[in-house]
Amino acid sequence: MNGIEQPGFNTRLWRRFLAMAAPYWRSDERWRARGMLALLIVLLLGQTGFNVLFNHETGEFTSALAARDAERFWASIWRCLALLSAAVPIYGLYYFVRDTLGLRWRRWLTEDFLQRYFGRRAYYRLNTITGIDNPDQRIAEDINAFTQQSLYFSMILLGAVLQLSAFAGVLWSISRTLVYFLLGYAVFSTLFTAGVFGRQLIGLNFRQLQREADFRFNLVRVREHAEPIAFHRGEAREMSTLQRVFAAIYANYQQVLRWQFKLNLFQYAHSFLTTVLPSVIVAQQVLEGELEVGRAIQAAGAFAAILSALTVVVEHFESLSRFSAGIDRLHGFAKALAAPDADDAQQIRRQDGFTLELQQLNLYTPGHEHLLLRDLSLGVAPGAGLLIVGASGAGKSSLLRAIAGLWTSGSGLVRRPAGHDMLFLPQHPYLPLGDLRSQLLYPQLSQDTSDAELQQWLERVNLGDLAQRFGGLDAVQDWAKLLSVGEQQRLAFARALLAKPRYLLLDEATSALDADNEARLYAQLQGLSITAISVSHHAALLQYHQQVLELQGQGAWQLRPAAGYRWPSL
Ligand SMILES: Nc1ncnc2c1ncn2[C@@H]1O[C@H](COP(=O)(O)OP(=O)(O)OP(=O)(O)O)[C@@H](O)[C@H]1O
Repeated sequence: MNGIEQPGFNTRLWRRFLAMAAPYWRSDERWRARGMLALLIVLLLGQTGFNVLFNHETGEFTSALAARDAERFWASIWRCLALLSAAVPIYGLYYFVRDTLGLRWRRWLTEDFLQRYFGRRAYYRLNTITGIDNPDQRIAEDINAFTQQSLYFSMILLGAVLQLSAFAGVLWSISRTLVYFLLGYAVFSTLFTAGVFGRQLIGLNFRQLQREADFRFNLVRVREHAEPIAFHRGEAREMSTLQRVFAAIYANYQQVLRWQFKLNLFQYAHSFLTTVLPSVIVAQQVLEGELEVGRAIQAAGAFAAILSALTVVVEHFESLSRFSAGIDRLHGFAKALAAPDADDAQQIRRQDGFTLELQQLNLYTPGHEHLLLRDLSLGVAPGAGLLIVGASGAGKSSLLRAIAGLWTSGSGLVRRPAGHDMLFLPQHPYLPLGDLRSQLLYPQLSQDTSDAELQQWLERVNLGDLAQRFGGLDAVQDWAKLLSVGEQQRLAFARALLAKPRYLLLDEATSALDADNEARLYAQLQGLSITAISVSHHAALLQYHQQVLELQGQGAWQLRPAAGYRWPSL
């Protein structure tokens, strides 16, 4: 359950709902939102008013028929038609306003969540550290369901209250016995439903959402890693994983169905009584001539309206339980996004500076489980490139993560050039969706670089024919699938050259290249006065750096001049 308590219907759920819902109604859009809500309430009042009038007319023309009074009958039918023509636009407009407001709320909340997701690099933290499941589903679907259903249920509840007040008077004037009976019946059925079905269905729906998301996540992984899976002939293994995940969906949904079945039995028995009971209770009065038949019909209509208002929770219980499960998921996500920063005493400090400098750096893995580097101090002056070497798992990439500010567990100081003066090139380049131009300019959204210049940068990394091969700089392709790993590394390198940072951190960024291409790229760095800080297993790169940092495991390290350095036999 990812540390989230078993959900249920209670005040905690109500508080969570308010915490998720309130910010929109206090936001910049509040006046428009409140205005639309007010309009929605007015339309709902209109609907209820029309319901009462229709109910009255139904009683009226039934009584006219019973009395064989043609004039009274037709007068009532004309009134019905007039009512209808006024009511139709109100009903139509009600749904339009409700759903438009829902859409605007979704836009606002999605924007709000995206801000928090990208702010303080939460998307990275959640992915690598806390491991909250499927944030994508929470942003794409849970927010949508939350905004729509919040309005849907609020309006249903409000409608129930209005309906109750509107019809209570009608019924009271016809039969008090019916009113007393109704109240007892509604209280009993609501308590019974919440008590018996509540906990079960909310918990089951919570798990259902989670399992559906896991299933989709596993399918996406297969798509993303199709090639390695195909090389491994891993179909049977993948299929069995997916079957296992789907079996969990199936088993959980079976339980949902069992509980829904029991709930439905209760709901049908409950609503069936609605059709019979009012007639039974007022029958005697009609038979004795105290009450017109039409009034009895009107009483039955009012009875049904009040009962559905009073038992609104019973009627919508299934969808309410799904809604509650969604609130819990969204709340858990919001909480993870807002996770407080770790204690400063256990954090590496960061300062902006002209050169790169590390002072007494102690670096741990994110949860402080392992010490990776102990008391590391060094400086990298412009032009004095640093090569980081060491056995696999010694902490080379982790050191780059600490310099980039992604990992902060530990102590000491990282002083580094700010912003675009320092860039990072990973081993597996990120090639975003888009055209070739945007691969070169990423992460800039737009930049005034001419096509001719972009072409020159491609030539510098030996990709001169790339644009022509794939339809020009504007060609939109799935570049990560189309290009070889070495081509991807060169394309990412061209991007870094174009950005001309003063320092470039390369984490095995040329690992897939032949010696000639690698040498060609590193020579470009020197030509542009870009200082390289590289992690590599290639001894040939020594000549492009002035110093070597050797990580020896268990936090130990040594700093040596590159000239005369003997490559360790790892
Ligand atoms: N998110 C994480 N949480 C906990 N430990 C991690 C995490 N990421 C990496 N580690 C551990 O930190 C250690 C150092 O990893 P790192 O990737 O820095 O090694 P490396 O020297 O770059 O290895 P290689 O040469 O194989 O790329 C490894 O033991 C790894 O298992």
